[in-house]
Amino acid sequence: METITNTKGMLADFVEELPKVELHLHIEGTLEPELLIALAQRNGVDIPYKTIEAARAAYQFEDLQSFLNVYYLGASVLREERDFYELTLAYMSRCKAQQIRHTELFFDPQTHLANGVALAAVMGGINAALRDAERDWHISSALILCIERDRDPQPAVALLERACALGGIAGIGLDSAELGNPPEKFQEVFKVAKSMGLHRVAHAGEEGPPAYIWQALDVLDVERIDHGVRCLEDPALVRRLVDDRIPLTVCPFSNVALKVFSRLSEHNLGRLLKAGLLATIHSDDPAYFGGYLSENIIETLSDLDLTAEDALLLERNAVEAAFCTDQRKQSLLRDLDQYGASYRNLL
Ligand code: HPA
Ligand SMILES: [Zn+2]
Repeated sequence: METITNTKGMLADFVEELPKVELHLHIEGTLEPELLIALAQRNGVDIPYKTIEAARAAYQFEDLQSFLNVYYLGASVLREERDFYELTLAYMSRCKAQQIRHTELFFDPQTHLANGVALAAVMGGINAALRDAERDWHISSALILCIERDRDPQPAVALLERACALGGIAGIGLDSAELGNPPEKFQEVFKVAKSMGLHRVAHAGEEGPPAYIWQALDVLDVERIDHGVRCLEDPALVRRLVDDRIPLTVCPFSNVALKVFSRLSEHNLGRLLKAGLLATIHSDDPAYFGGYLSENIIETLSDLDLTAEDALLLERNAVEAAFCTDQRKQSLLRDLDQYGASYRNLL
C-alpha cells in the first residue's frame, strides 16, 4: 500500500480532516482562560488572576500535583447549571471544528459538591450540551464519572448511585493525585460500578508505578488504562496488556507539561506502538496543556517521525477502545477507511 504523506504540513492537513475519537478528556480541563475570567466575574468567585494573560502565565507546572492545584482552582468558578452547559457546549464546538466524531468526557463531581454545587446542576448542564451536540452536529458521546483518588473512598458508592439515578452515566473513572493513592483503595466502588453495568477505566502509570496498572486491571477490573505510559518498565505487564488488548489512552502534551517526559521527542508513544500495545492519543486537559486532539496528534507524530498511516492506526485503535455501540464503531471505521483511501487516491 502506498504511504500517504511525509512533510509536517501534509501530515497536519491529513490529521485535521481525519475523523477522530477522543477518549481521555476532563471537561473541567477545557476551561479556557476567557471563560474562566468571565465565569469568575459572573459568579463573584475570587481567583488570583484578573486577566486572561495572567491566567495563561500561571499555566506552568512541575508535576501532576502542581497542575491539579491550578485545575481545581479553575473548576471553582463553575457554579450554575448554565456554566456547565456553556463549558461543555464550547468543548463540543471544538470537536465539530476538529472532526471529532465521538468523545468520552470525564467530570469530577466531588470537586463541585465540595464547592457547594448540586450534582443535578453539574450533570444537567453537561448532559444538555451533549444532547444538543448530538442532535445538531451528530457527535456521539459518553460521560464518565471520575472518583478523585486523593479523597476518602467511603462516600464514593453513594455518589455513584445518586449520579446514575440522574441518568447519562456510561462509566466510572479514577483520577487526581496518583502517587500514594493506589487503585486498590477504590475496590468497592468499582465493584458496585461493574454490578450496575458501567464501564470502568482508571488513570494509572502516569506518575505511579507499574504496580498501580496491575492493580487497576486485577482489583478494579478496568477495561482501559488512562495514560499507562510507565508500563514499559515491566515486560510481564506489557505482555498482559497486549494479550488482553487493553487500550492505553495516552496524552502526550499532558505528559510533557507535567514532566513525565522532558520533551515530545522523548515520548514513548512510538515504543508503545512497536510493542503491539493498543495505544491511542488524547488531550487530557487541553486548555491547560496547549492543544486539543489535532494538535496532540500532529505534533507528536511529527516529533517522533511517525506518519499519516500511524495516525490512521491510532484512530482505528481509538474506535476499538471506545464505549459506543458496535453499529457506531462500524460506521466510524468505514469513515476512517474511506478517508484513508481518498487521500491515497490524491497522490
Ligand atoms: O492528567 C490528569 N491526571 C490525573 N488527574 C487529572 N485530573 C484532571 N487531569 C488529570
Ligand atoms: Zn486525565
